Amino acid sequence: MGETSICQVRATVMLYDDTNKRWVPAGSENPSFSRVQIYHNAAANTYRVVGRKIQADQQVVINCAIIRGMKYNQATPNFHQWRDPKQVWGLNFGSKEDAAAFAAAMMRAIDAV
Ligand SMILES: CC[C@@H]1C=C[C@H]2CCN(C(=O)[C@@H]3CC[C@H]4C=C[C@]5(CCCN5C(=O)[C@H](Cc5ccccc5Cl)NC(C)=O)C(=O)N43)[C@@H]2C(=O)N1CC(=O)O
Repeated sequence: MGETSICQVRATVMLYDDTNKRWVPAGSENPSFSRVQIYHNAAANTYRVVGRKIQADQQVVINCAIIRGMKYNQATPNFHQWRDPKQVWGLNFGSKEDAAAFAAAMMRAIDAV
């Protein structure tokens, strides 16, 4: 029993560059959409966010565990963000609907771990 995807959206994955106080696209210089999914491992009851570039090489640009007590901030209807131990992630969603779907799945996952 592997992992099941509980949601799939389109978003540009961003990282906050604390040194220069600016957002940078994860995985490359120019922002481009990724397919972002939340995977659930039922056996271990763990969840993670995995994002792969939509075009070309399907590069993995985020692979981030969802941890108990994590705060998910819906900064704007299209831009949500959270902190992991090392960095701050931001998702610039392709649509408000995608943003709402991801937020619902993310909050379920945070409640379940
Ligand atoms: C992709 C461009 C991007 C698009 C959208 C807007 C939305 C607001 N915004 C920001 O960066 C806001 C403005 C102030 C700045 C200051 C600090 C930041 C940066 C690092 C994290 N942060 C926190 O405020 C965190 C949030 C949090 C709270 C609770 C739980 C988790 C977290 Cl992560 N607060 C803690 C206490 O961590 C931050 O998000 N900031 C984005 C933004 O301007 N742009 C445009 C651009 O940059 O050109």
